Amino acid sequence: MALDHVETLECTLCGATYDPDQVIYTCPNHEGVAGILDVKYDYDVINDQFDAVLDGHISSQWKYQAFLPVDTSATPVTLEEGGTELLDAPQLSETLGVNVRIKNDGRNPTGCFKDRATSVAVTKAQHADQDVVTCASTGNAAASLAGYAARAGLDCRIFVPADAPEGKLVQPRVYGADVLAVAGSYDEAYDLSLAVTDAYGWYNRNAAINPFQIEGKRTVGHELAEQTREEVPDWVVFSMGDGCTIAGCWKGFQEFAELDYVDDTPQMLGVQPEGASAIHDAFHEHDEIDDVAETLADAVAVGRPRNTLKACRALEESGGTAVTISDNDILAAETLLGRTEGIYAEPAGAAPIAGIRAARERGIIADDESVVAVVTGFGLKDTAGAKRAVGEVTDIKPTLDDVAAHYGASDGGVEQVSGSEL
Ligand SMILES: Cc1ncc(COP(=O)(O)O)c(C=O)c1O
Ligand SMILES: N[C@@H](CCOP(=O)(O)O)C(=O)O
Repeated sequence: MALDHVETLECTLCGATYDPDQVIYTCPNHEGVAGILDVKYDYDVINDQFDAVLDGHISSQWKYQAFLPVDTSATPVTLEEGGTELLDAPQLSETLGVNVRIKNDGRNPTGCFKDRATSVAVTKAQHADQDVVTCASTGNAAASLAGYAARAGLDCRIFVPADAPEGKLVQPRVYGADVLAVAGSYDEAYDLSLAVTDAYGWYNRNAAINPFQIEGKRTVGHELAEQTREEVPDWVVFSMGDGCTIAGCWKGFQEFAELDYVDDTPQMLGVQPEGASAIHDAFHEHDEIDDVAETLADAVAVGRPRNTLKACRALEESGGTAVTISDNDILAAETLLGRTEGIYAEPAGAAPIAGIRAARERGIIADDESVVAVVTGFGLKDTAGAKRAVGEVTDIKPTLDDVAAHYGASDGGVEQVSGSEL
């Protein structure tokens, strides 16, 4: 196996190191707290191997294969994830009073950012001759793992809270996975997936313990560095659940800066719902950190995030910060994004837009700064949430009279509410 570019797995708590060419999750030196492992690379080897041109043409995240912790000579399990566009957002920018661009990661193969990590996980599982892959999930990681397991011909068995949005319970089953709907929270499903991993040896994808997950997620940082080389944004904004995603982006962007592929780095802004704000609270050193997780943004309904440390480090090292927003702010952001820019995000994917608004109001993001919001999930994953924002459809009979009556004008009414008036 060509893994010469991966030096070691290092515990983020005690610095102990482990051979990267084995199936290992957290550092065994710690009781009651997860010693999350960090993948350390030999950048001289990577630099020698990486011959791609950073010209903004990115067909998938595997453009950065030299940076990924897999056998660089082998074919990965891929559905062409990553390589998502970075869009200007002129109407949204006008509404928020600051220059915003959107990295639309809801366009990944299963409709979610998770595919970046899953592609790496399933490739690792295949190389380690594992037959069964598992994870706990609020729904997106589940669908993602199920899709890639199908692609690789692996068995997929996943644990999802029973009250997950309907679409998220159906999608993995279409990909052929066993979905076990747990009568409990995501946190409880997560504990169960760990117990199952210990008991049966199934390969666990969960980013909170699988050290290779964050490595796939960091390709969004590589892509953003490549896409913004001429104009690095002042801020990159993510919603946070377990905290792995924002940490991954920071790791990727920062290593491209350290390699001088890009001159500057952005500040990271992490956004959490008021009802599930553990990373925000830890970052701001609140005396008490609540482990409740009550929010309509189910994908970030996490009471006990497992990557708080890495997320807080990303916020701190980048000079960034964290804000909270209400569920109503999230719903307003979902329709604002849709109506101004034609981008349909699930609640957790739209939360960064609400976060930008909050950060503007609190004087964190200034008028003359530039912002990239990463939309992490596609809206059709959770239509029930969005329905609360848009209400019911109008029922009519199939007659022109009903159309005219609806618009209150016999010419069909030309004056309609435009997105910018929202
Ligand atoms: C759509 C979406 N956005 C954001 C997140 C937050 O990512 P993380 O848990 O890595 O902080 C998740 C999943 O966790 C997600 O599914
Ligand atoms: N909310 C996430 C949680 C698990 O994803 P991970 O990538 O952090 O392991 C989900 O989509 O299930």
